[in-house]
Amino acid sequence: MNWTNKAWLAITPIYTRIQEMPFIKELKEGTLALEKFQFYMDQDAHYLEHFARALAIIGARTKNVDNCLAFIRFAEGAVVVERALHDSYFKEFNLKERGKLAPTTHHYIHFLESTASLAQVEVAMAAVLPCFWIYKEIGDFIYKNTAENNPYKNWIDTYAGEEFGKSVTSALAICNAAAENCTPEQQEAMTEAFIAASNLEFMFWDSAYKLHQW
Ligand SMILES: Cc1ncc(CN)c(N)n1
Repeated sequence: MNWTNKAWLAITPIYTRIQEMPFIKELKEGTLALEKFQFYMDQDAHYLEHFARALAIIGARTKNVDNCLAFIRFAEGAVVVERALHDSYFKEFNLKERGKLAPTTHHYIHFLESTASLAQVEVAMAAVLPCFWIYKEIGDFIYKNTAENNPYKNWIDTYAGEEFGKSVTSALAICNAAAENCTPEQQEAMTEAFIAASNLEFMFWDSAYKLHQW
């Protein structure tokens, strides 16, 4: 079994909780309160900026030039494509400026940036993988189970789309190849980082649902 299959098995209980959590359930049904979606969008705009920085750091640190290019492209995608989506949502849902960083966003972005800067680069790659993979899985899950007139359809389409799917496939292949060159202990450290980021994905949606501030 390759590393990503083992890592997914390790987070299956977290992923199941994500599928069942109120934010995702109501997003899928189109009944999520606007205030909660606005909170999420605002925090996600902060998140994406720092996620892109973490990806760029990993790109700079990886020895393999193909991986360097892939991570620089992931970083560009995070800034350009996802910000464009958020710019349109900011207008559509009447959000003007970014608000303050909420605690979970603060925790998550610092976890990603410190791991990208200081951990073994393969561990850093594992830490950003849930940001790709869980979003793809949840995007597909919601897409298959939602109504045409869901007001959050654009968001859903982005993460269930083919373009995003290609980056996910590429990130998975890079992580598997990286894991093959690691010792079992190093693979374990990759899995721990993957689990931590998966828990933070859960917390990110949960904190938006609870409008959690300092
Ligand atoms: C918190 C979070 N994690 C992941 C993604 C998808 N890149 C996102 N937009 N926001």
